[in-house]
Amino acid sequence: MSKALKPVSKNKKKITTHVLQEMKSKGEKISMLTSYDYSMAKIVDKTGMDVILVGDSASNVMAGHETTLPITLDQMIYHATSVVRAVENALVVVDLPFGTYQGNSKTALDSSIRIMKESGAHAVKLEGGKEIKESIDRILSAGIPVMGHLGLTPQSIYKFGTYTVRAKQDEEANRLIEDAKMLEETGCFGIVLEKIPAKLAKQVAESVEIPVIGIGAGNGVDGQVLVAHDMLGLNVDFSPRFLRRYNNLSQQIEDSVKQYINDVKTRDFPNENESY
Ligand SMILES: Nc1nc(=O)c2c([nH]1)NC[C@@H]1CN(c3ccc(C(=O)N[C@@H](CCC(=O)O)C(=O)O)cc3)CN21
Ligand SMILES: CC(C)C(=O)C(=O)O
Repeated sequence: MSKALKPVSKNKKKITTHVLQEMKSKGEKISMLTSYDYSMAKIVDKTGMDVILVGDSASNVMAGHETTLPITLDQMIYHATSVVRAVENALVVVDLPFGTYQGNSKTALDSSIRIMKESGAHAVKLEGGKEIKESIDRILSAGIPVMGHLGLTPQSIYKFGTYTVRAKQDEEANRLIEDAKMLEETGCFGIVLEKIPAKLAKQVAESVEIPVIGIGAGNGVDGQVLVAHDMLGLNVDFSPRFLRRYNNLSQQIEDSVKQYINDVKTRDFPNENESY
């Protein structure tokens, strides 16, 4: 048996965007992890996780697509609705999927309102900088909290061509810093920075007041986010440098399922106690 970790207080307060802001002010790091379904979200929320992200990585992890582009708004709402049913304390942030916010701020507002109204989530996240400013303005004008996402923005993978580190050159780095400041001034409550040099990410976190959450962005930011299936070892074929694996659940599931097959084949299961 592994040693039990100190339990998180049962009456832990609800995390709001204001709580996250306070955490940054106090220098307390913010923990964020994905969930796409009720059962996982229930476990993750109970741990005391600060933010649960219903990421469009559901397109890869749940549906098996190669990219995040195919997942639809209806599918994101289905995932978000299931997660919200399970969550008591964490702030639930939902990704606006590709094609539901770019280019038309009214579409962006309509998509965000559908997510908030139909799922009961607390905030939306979208990828990009000044090119989507009008959309962000309009979503915020409806009172919907918005989280930005800069650096490696997977919905633009066909523009980038690879999932390699972004903003290594000064020009892209300077643009990223400007975009981060713009997101703050526009009124976003936080920013995700994905796969950029640690030094640049630290500089961004220090130049804005709002929390900056990193994935592959080093230790100088205000919090970290990972995909739950990756860090639990459910997703064995994905092992980027930034990922730390805390378990090997795919192996454990495989072993358990094989044992079940064996018990069926050998007539060991069910036994008398398991029968009526
Ligand atoms: N399961 C999962 N986890 C994620 O973190 C994730 C998704 N899906 N889907 C959406 C985006 C895509 N992300 C990705 C995708 C690929 C790499 C990757 O392959 N990185 C490699 C090498 C890439 C290269 O240099 O060309 C690495 O070692 O970091 C990283 C992040 C992060 N997001
Ligand atoms: C990788 C995280 C930040 C994300 O955006 C997702 O899960 O879709």
